[in-house]
Amino acid sequence: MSNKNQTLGEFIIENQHSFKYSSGELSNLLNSIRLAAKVVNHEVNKAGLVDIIGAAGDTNIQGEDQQKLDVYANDVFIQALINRNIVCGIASEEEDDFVAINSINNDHQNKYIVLIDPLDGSSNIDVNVSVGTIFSIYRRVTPIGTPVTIEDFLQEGKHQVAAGYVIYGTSTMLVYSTGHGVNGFTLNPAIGSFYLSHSDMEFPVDGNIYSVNEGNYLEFPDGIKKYIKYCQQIEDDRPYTSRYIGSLASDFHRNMIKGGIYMYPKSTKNPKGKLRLLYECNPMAFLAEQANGKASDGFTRILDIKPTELHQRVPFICGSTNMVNKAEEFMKEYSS
Ligand SMILES: O=P(O)(O)OC[C@H]1O[C@](O)(COP(=O)(O)O)[C@@H](O)[C@@H]1O
Ligand SMILES: [Mg+2]
Ligand SMILES: [Mg+2]
Repeated sequence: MSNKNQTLGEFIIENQHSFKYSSGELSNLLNSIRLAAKVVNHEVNKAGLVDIIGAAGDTNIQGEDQQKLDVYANDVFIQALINRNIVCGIASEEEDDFVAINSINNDHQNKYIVLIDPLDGSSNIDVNVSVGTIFSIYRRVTPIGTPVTIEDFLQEGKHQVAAGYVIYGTSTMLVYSTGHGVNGFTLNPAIGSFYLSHSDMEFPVDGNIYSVNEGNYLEFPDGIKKYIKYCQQIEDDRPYTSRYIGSLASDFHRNMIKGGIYMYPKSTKNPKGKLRLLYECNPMAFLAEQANGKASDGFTRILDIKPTELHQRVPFICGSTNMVNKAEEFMKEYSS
């Protein structure tokens, strides 16, 4: 029976036994993310004040202009993880290469790696629309006692030991899974603690919301175009409602609560899609499956895709199982 007064810290400790490698290290790691989320939340809430908004002046490896909050969130999460002396490596949307982190005794004893999208939905920062942070956690595959390598980061999503996101929206929430269902915690700003507010979150198997940037419609594969037309038809429980925030974590969260499908297909502008497999699609796909939803690139289960590059992009379809199945049907019939 979930306890609404339970804090995230208490929940992490209480549930650490359900984790097969339980030693307290993952709990420690999750607590560093909890702390960093609160620090970033404080800055995000001030987004609008001159010194927080706007571009930082550099571009990241994806060629995107880094926003000041992208850089700030990146620094806060990386420092919080380093301080806990648990991770041996971090990869981030805002770092060209992975960051190798040695343990305090310089003996490479740390076991975990974290991949992170420090600020998701950057285009919404300056316009007061909800943004997020997305994280993915693995155990390293290279031998303990040796430096971390790229191999530790290019693991299939199905090997994640935990994943989650933070939403900085009407309220600030942290939603995560360690492979035993999905739970959501809401920050009580007066007390400064996250409380269990959404236990055992699940995608309704069906829904009536579709989320896609229809501005790219003409560039989409035929299968996606056909599926969007299907969503708009006046028939049965359709037309569905179109909702698109432009922040992956926020669109995912709404669809998980209400039932819906999010799509970022490939297009002529983005021939491999836009979203990054390692720190956007894999963590959201892990959560989706833990919440009885589904995630694919239209053909292949996202969690089965073998990564080849740190910042690789993939087409992404995710949400209520019956809706993703339908979209895949159209992709198989009309696209290759
Ligand atoms: O503006 P577009 O092309 O629709 O893209 C929006 C998508 O891009 C993203 O903003 C990419 O994430 P970042 O902001 O972390 O780069 C997603 O959150 C969002 O779903
Ligand atoms: Mg993102
Ligand atoms: Mg980002």
